[in-house]
Amino acid sequence: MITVSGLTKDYGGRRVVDEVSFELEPGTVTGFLGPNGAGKSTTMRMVTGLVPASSGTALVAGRPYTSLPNPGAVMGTLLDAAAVHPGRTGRTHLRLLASTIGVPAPRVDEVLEMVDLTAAGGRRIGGYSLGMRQRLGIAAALLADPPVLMFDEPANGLDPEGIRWMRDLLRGHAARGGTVLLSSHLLGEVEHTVDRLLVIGSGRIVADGPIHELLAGDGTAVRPADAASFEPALRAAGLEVQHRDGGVLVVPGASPDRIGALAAAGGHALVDLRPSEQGLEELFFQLTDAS
Ligand SMILES: Nc1ncnc2c1ncn2[C@@H]1O[C@H](COP(=O)(O)OP(=O)(O)OP(=O)(O)O)[C@@H](O)[C@H]1O
Repeated sequence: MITVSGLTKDYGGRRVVDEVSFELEPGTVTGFLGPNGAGKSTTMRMVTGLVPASSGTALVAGRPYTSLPNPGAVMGTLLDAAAVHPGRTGRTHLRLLASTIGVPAPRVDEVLEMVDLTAAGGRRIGGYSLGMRQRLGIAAALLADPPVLMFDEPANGLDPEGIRWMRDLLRGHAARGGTVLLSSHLLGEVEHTVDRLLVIGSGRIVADGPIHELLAGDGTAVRPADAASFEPALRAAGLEVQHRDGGVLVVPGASPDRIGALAAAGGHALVDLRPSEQGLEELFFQLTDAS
């Protein structure tokens, strides 16, 4: 649904997005991660045509976003929730947008309901909290029920209940065959929401793949009933052992099958045995420090 090829942006001789390429498929939520200033917003703005690319292309449903007959019906965006007229009510703002993109007026009340702003719909946007503005921006993106959603930091200003609501919204959209790209600096939130990760560091893509593959380690995490007797058995087999919280031992470079066989051979009871995973935070720093 979104095909980005060699997208590059130079500002005054400084390259802030460097040959970025990726493809987003229907039915997936992709998380776009990177440190401050890595180029996430600029990339998303180039996809919408808000910022012209220095080189490269971005296609949405096969065409540049701005040349689609009705762009808002193909991709809903949340790029800058502050960019709305503060003197208008939320409902008027959405009605104006709806008429621009050819959406029937009753849909406005539907999306207000979806984002839990029905009661606040008649109030001026100037009096909205940051979280309410985010919800209004999301309502605007959902107006035409577009197959693609592209949200820059959608969790900004949302409380924990709002963050969970957002996760359900995005997962639900993907489950119905939609395509979602979201940027976020909340790693915990991303870890629980996305299927796939796109990590950018200093303008370049440094990782792109299914989240479970990127987080998978090359070893085993095992919780023996009696670590004091199992650890020497592992070491005797020539394996390295690292300690984690909760009595978990991580054995780099050994498969769960091998660890299970060792436990069985020595008569050691195991409480848990699984491939080891690194945390998203660890992966993030590893990738972005290197860039
Ligand atoms: N209009 C502009 N003129 C000059 N430089 C810009 C402009 N917009 C962005 N930049 C620079 O481009 C780089 C990438 O910025 P961008 O906002 O895309 O990063 P980001 O990954 O979205 O960061 P954040 O997480 O802080 O929002 C930054 O160094 C920024 O200062």
